[in-house]
Amino acid sequence: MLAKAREYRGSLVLIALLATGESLAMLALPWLAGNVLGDVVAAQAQLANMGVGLLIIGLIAISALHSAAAILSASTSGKILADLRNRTHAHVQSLPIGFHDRSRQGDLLALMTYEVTLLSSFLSSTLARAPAMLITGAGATILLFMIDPMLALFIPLIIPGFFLLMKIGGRRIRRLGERSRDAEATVFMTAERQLAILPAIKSFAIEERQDAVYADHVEQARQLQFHQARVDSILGPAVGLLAGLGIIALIVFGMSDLTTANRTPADMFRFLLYAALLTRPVGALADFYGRYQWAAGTLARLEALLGEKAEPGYALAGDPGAVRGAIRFEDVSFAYPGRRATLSNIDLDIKAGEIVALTGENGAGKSTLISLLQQFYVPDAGRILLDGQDISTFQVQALRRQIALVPQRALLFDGTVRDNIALALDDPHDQRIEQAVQLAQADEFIAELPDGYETWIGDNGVRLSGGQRQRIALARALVLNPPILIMDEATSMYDLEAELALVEECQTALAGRTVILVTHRPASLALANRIIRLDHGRITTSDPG
Ligand SMILES: Nc1ncnc2c1ncn2[C@@H]1O[C@H](COP(=O)(O)OP(=O)(O)OP(=O)(O)O)[C@@H](O)[C@H]1O
Repeated sequence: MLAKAREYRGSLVLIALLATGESLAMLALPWLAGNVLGDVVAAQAQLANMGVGLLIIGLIAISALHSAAAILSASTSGKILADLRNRTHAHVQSLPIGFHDRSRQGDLLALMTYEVTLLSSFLSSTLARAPAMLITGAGATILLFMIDPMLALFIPLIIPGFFLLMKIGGRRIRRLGERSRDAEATVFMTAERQLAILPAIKSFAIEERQDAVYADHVEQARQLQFHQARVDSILGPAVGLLAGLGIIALIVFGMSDLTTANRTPADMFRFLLYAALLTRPVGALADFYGRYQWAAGTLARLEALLGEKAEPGYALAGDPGAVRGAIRFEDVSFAYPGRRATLSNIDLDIKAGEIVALTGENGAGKSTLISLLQQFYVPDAGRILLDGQDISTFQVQALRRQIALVPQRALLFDGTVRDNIALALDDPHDQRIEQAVQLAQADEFIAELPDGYETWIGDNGVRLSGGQRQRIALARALVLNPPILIMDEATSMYDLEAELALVEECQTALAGRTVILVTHRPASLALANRIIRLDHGRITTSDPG
């Protein structure tokens, strides 16, 4: 954990120093108070006044150091949080699609947002203040010894009791914490999933059943949280009780010893104050242990996530440069993990500037073939070449920038029409947007929207029709004018006339570009120079169009 915090060690050390200063000032107070009492008893008014002055200075120092440490720890925890959020976000984006296929979105979101918040506050406040607590505890113990050395016999008797309690309680807290966190992630995910398919839930009139499913998860989370709170509520006070009993025993034992040893009232007073001061670190220990268990769990999950390998292609230097767009699959086979082969021994040659239609039954492997070309997945055997060069040697983003994909499901977000189309552009007012919109035949409907290009389209573009969504996705892909254009059933919602018009316009606009149309539509098939048919992951025919 300390290794993770290394970048912030300057601030963390400063927090620890400020807190240590506060602890030292706190340790000085009982001693000073004892002096004042001794002076008062001895009727030394002048010395007593000086002692009171020192006490006031001590109190002011404690407040000032405490405020400084608190401000610095808030600012450090903010920085650690921002850093952890950015780092996990960037890493999650760099992980292969295969990782996202198998992970739970709710878990990732909980880790990236809520859990890192608790972790950063643990590092900057709890962990950074731990040395000060240790100093308070050790200092108070040493000073108690100095007042009465006989106590050396007493203290070792109570410490093992604490550790036993911590060990038993801590393990339970950690296990419960993990289960409770999982349950929270499930509640979050269920709500998200149900909202995403709400129209389906309503149309099948199954709201009650969905409510029951949600309520089940909520109940599980509630029970676990209560369980956790119960353990916390018992463990904290139990430690406090043990500490209190120990200190009462200490006082009884110590006082009788002090009386027999005939110590001064000032010593007795100091003794009481140090015994009281000792409760602080002991109480903090229980809190620290619980938080530590929790933070260690989060850190393990964070470590596992950051340990996932980013796509290897990010680290490569190969740049395809100005691509002509010749694509070649050489004996390519691929299976998704735990599935039978999706593509087997694919040999395919697409010339630069050629328009090919890829067709075949549902599940034949068409989208998978496209995903391999984009390096979303890596073939199990064989290789894929772009202009004669193996694509696995290219920097993966440089490769993907050569290919514009209009996916089967338009991935739109809640923003304006313009922002959605300009996804790949730096400037949302780029002139290329209008050209692409015309080509995708989206200009007419955009003009009719209440705010034209500035109309908000809702999550996934819910405020648009299916065909309108496809047109926006197509415009988004055409904006960059890439050498390779892939349309995966991208015109399935166009009416026949619109598709014919698109095809005609595209023939002019797409001239010189390699185009792969994944389609069943006759009009699109007619557009192609060649039709490639996939059947159960194998190419069966490759006919001229
Ligand atoms: N991420 C994935 N993980 C596991 N299996 C997958 C995944 N994506 C697709 N498949 C499986 O791979 C096979 C091919 O799917 P693919 O999407 O390539 O078919 P397709 O030809 O594009 O079908 P459609 O015409 O229905 O779009 C299917 O059997 C599918 O169940």
